[in-house]
Amino acid sequence: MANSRLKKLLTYLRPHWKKVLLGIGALFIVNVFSVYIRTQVGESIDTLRSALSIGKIGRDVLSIVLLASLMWFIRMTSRVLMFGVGRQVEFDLKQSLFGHLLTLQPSYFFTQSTGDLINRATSDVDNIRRLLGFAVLSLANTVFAYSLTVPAMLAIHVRLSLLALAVYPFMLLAVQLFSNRLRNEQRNVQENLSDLSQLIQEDISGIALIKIYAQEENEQRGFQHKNKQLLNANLKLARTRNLLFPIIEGLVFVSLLILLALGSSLISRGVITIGNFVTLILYVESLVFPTALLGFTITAYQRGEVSIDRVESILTVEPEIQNAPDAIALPLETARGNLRATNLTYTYPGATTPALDRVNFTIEAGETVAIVGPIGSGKSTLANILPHLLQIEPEQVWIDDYDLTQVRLGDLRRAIAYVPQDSFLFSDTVRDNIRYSNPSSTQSEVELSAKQAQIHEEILNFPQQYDTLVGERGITLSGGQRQRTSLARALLADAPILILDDALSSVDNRTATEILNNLSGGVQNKTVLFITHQLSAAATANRILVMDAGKIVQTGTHEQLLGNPGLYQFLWQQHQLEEVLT
Ligand SMILES: Nc1ncnc2c1ncn2[C@@H]1O[C@H](COP(=O)(O)OP(=O)(O)OP(=O)(O)O)[C@@H](O)[C@H]1O
Repeated sequence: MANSRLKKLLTYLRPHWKKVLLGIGALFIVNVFSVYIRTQVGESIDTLRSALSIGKIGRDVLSIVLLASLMWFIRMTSRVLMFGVGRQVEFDLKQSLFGHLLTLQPSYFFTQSTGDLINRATSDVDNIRRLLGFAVLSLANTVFAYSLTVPAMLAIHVRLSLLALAVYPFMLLAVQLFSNRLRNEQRNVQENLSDLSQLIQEDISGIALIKIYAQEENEQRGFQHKNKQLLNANLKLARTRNLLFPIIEGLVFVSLLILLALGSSLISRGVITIGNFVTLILYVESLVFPTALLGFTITAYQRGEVSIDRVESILTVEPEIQNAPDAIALPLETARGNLRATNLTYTYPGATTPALDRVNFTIEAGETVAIVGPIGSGKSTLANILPHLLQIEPEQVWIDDYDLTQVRLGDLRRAIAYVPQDSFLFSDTVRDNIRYSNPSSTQSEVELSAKQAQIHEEILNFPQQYDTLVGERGITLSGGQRQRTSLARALLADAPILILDDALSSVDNRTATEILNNLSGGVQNKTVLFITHQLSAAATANRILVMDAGKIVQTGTHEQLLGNPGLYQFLWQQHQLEEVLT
C-alpha cells in the first residue's frame, strides 16, 4: 500500500521532474554551504587564539556573510521550485479529477455525497500539494543535513559526536511510534470535514423544506453535533502532534548537554580545540530545525497519504458506460430516429425486482409516442436507458437498427434531446441556458426554440430579456418557466429524437397539450417520446404505450385504448374526474 502511494507520488511528479531535480539539487548545495560556514566559524575562532588580527576578522566575517547570502538565495530558489511543483501538481490533479468525474455515469453521483466529492477535489488535493511541496522539501533537507553534518562531526571527534548523536535513534523511535496514530487521526479529521461539508450542502439545497417544517433548530443541533465531532478530531490530532514535537526538541537539547559536559574536558586536555567545540555545537544546533521539522513533515506526509487514497479512490473508478471498442458512428446528418426494444430488462444495482421487465416496442422515425402509467411503473428508467445513461445488456435496444450499446456515445446523445423530470438551469443568462445544447446557434434560432416551447413572450418580459441571469445569481423562474426553458434548450439541439420525461408537469394542461401538438405536428419530423401524467396531452400522440410494474401492458391510439377495458381506461376516468374537480 505504502509502496503504491510512493509510486503514485512519483507519477504526479514525473511531468515536473526537471524542476524537482533542480530544487533538490539546490537544497543539496545549501546544505554543503551550511556545513562549510560552520567549519569556517570554528577555524576563525582558532586563528583568533593564535593571532588577533582585525583585518582577518573582517575578511572572515565578510566571507561568511557573502556565503550566507548566497545560501539564502539558493534556498529561496529551491523553495520557489518545489512549492511551484506542488501547485502545478494540484492544478494537474484538479484537472484530471474534474475530467474523470465527467466520464462517470449519473448513477455514480446518486451514491456519492456531493460534499465529500467537493472535499476530495479541494481539501485533499491541497494536502497532496503540501506533501509534494513542503514535505518533499523538508524531507530532502533533513536527509542532506544529516548526511553532510554527521560525517563532518565525526571528522572532529568520533566518540564525542557519537555520544551527542546517541539520542537521535530515540527521536526516530518516537516519530515511528506516533506515525500510525497521526495517520488515523488525520483520516478521522478528513472524514469529519466531509460530513460537515455534506450537511451544509444538503441544508442549502433543502432550505425551503427546513423552513416549511420549521426544522431550523433541529438542523442547527445536527450541525453542532457534526461540527463538534470535527473539533474533537482536530483537537485530538493537535494533542498528538503537540506531544511529539516537544519530545523531539527535548532530545536535541539532551544532545547539546552531552556535548557541553564532555566537550569541556576534551578541550582542557587539548584533544579538541575551542574552534572544533564551537563547530560541533553549531552542527548539533543546525540539526535541531530539520529534526523538529521531521514531525511536521511526517504529519504532512500522513495527511498527504490519506488524501492520495481519497483522491485515487475517485480516479480509479472505471466509468461503467464507455464507448464500445470499434463503436459504431451515427452522425447526426444520417440519424433517422427509429427506436426498438426487444425483451428490454433492467434491474437497478441492489434491487430485487426489475424496473423494466421484458419490454418490447418499435417506434418509427417521426412518430409521436406518449408513455403513461402509474408512478414507479418504469417510465423514467426507460427514458434514461435510451440516451445510454443506464448500463444495459447488449442487443436489447436498437436505434436506427444499430445496437444502442455499440453506438458511439457522443453520436447517440447528439441524436437524442432529452428533457429530464427536474429541469436544471445553470447560473447563467437565459440565452446561454437555451444555447447550452447548441452553443453556436444564433439569436433568431434561440428565439425560434423559445417560441416553440412557448416561453419567448415571458422571456421578453424578464428584466434583461434573453440576457437575464437565472439561478443563484439571477432571477428565480417558476417551475413551468424552468421546464419550458429546458424544453427550448432541447429543441435547439435539433436532434431527430426528443424525449420529454414529465417535462411539462408544471405547465397547465392546455399549454402542455398545445406545445406537444405543435411538436407532433410533423413540422420537424422528429421522433417524440413523451412521458406524462397529463392524459389530455397523451391523447394527442400518434400512439400511447401504457406501462405498469415495469411492463408495457397496453399499446394503441387514444381511441383504441379507450375502447378496451384496461389500465388506460381506468387512468382516463381518473383524469376526467380530476378535470371536473379542478
Ligand atoms: N436509482 C434507482 N435505484 C434503485 N431503484 C430505482 C432507482 N430509480 C428508480 N428506481 C425504481 O425503479 C422503479 C421504476 O422507477 P421509475 O422512476 O422508472 O418510475 P416512473 O414510472 O418514471 O415513476 P414516476 O411516474 O414517479 O416518475 C421504481 O420501483 C423505483 O423505485
